[in-house]
Parts: sequence; C-alpha cells; structure tokens
Amino acid sequence: MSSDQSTVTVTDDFVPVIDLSARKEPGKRTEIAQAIGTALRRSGFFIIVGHGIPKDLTDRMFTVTNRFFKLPEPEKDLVASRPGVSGYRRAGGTLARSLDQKTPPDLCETFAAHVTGEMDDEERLKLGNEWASWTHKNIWPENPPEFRKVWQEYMTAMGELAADLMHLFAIALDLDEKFFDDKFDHHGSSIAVNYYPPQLTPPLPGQWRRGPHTDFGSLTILYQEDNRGGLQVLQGEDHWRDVSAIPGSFVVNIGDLMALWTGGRWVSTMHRVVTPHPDDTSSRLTIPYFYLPNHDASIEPMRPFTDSPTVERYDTVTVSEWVSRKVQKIFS
Ligand SMILES: O=C(O)CCC(=O)C(=O)O
Ligand SMILES: [Fe+2]
Repeated sequence: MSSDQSTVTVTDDFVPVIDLSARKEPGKRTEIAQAIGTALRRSGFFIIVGHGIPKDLTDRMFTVTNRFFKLPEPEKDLVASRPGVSGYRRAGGTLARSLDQKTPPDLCETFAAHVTGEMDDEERLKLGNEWASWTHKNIWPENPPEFRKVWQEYMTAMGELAADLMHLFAIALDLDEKFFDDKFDHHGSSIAVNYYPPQLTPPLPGQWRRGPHTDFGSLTILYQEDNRGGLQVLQGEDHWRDVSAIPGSFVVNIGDLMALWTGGRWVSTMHRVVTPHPDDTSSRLTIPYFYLPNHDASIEPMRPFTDSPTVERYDTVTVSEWVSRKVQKIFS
C-alpha cells in the first residue's frame, strides 16, 4: 500500500476494497466516507469488507435461495410472478432494454421480494401504479421451509447496512450525516436474486447472463457467490474490468437516481455479467439488495460542481415516476 493511500482502502483500484470495520470510530468515519466518495466519483463501485453482516446470515440466505432455484420448474412456478405479485421469473427480463437496446433475453432466472410486500393490500396499492414494483405483494415458496424467515432477516440486516452507507455518503458529500434519513423512512427497497443456470448450450450472439445496464435506484449491495466471477464494470469507453468475488465481501454501487441526486458528481456505471467459458457448467447466484428511497420522495439534484454551461442540469423527480419509467422499458 502506498504511503499516501487511505488506511481504510485495502486495495486501491477502479473498484477499491474498503474496510468499514472502524466506521464507528469518529476519527476513522470521515476517512472511510472520503474513500467511498472517491470511489463513487471515479467508478460508482466499491467492495466492502468489515461490514458487520454475520457470515452465518449470508450463508443461510445463499443456501435457502440456491436450494429454491435447484427445484424442478413446476415447483418454482408455484410462486411465479404475476401482475401485482413479486416472486419467481423463469426469464429475468433483459436489463439492456432499460437503455433501449434490443438484445436476446438474459440467461437468468430471478426471485424478488419487497420490504413493502407484506403490507395489507389496501395500504400497499396506494403506493403507486402497476409499474411500481414496491406495490407488488410478496409470495413465498414453501420449500425450503425457512426461506421466508431467512429472507426477512436478511432484508432487515441489509436495510440497516444501507442506511449506514447513506450516512457515510452524506459525510462524503459534506452534508449532515442524517441528510438522507427522511427520504428512506418508508422505503420500498427490494431483493431480486439472479440465478444463472448451468450453461449447457452455447449462448446466442449478443446474449449475456446479464446484459450491460446501469442500476436505476440509489444504492445496490450485491452478494456474489464466492470465486465464481462474471461481473464486469465499464471503465472509459470500452474497457470492461472484472470485479473480484472476494469471500465475505459485498459489492456496492450506486444507480442512476443517486447520480442524478448528486447533480452528476457521482457516477452510475454500466456493468454486465458475462457468460462462462464453455467448459464451465457451474451455476451462479447473486443477491442484490436495491435500496430505494420512499416512493413519494422528491429528489432534488444537488448543485453541480461548476457553473459551466456544458454541465448537464437535472430536473427534480419523484422516485415513483423515475422507477416506473425504467421498469416499464424492461418488462413491457
Ligand atoms: O449478478 C451480478 O453479478 C450482477 C447483477 C446485476 O447487475 C443486477 O442484478 O442489477
Ligand atoms: Fe446491476
């Protein structure tokens, strides 16, 4: 590690590894926040270790979810997603379509649930239109039996970690640490697991496990199966860089809404999941937690760094309008 490098940045790269373990120590908190701010200006991505999520919880979350995806299709279809209901999708949409690109479907199955998905129907349906996925009801498989309980425990733990990361984001932006809190006090965050089945036949030309896309919310915390790899982040015009799958870590990235919120200071970067080598027939499971502000929060972009006329100006938007526009493109 070079002498001018932060002690909390374990490896300083396009996607740096940042150690959060000292984040409760006043002296270190600012240093950690600054390391995060640097990463979010440069690539919009970083990897966290020392985050405090117990390994046992992540292991149980991985195990129940992986077990579900290994069930026969008819059993998974019992909890298939349908209008107004989250759950299982045999084809997880085509993420590149959110950027208006037409490509073959991603080689990916998904299972999704929302923190708002347990509310009673009447209250939930007041939260937005049919494209607003946080108005969807959760549906849970009976097999494995502990699936629902583990997912709920994991969602709660992720919500706490995400709120803590937003505090560090606020410090990095020279704002009051609690600046973002009231925008998340009834948030509609979700988990939408990606299961990439074993690749038994060659992919079609232009087909990905996950096509190139940016995330559209504020913050994503991604668990990826140890040492499998496949996730790549775009640096510059055409340099795709592998993101390491470090055991015990999470990948954190911001989405388009956070880039807009910061007036473009921070970047929401294209990423994709490549298909494996033809000899590699392993499946891959990733668990992204998408932290999304309150559906009715009005996101007012911060002032850009400069007043140059070439700096893009952003309009204020509600979370609901923003997300439903993006989701509509993927699934319509
Ligand atoms: O599976 C991965 O590694 C990334 C998935 C992803 O980018 C997403 O679900 O938005
Ligand atoms: Fe993504």
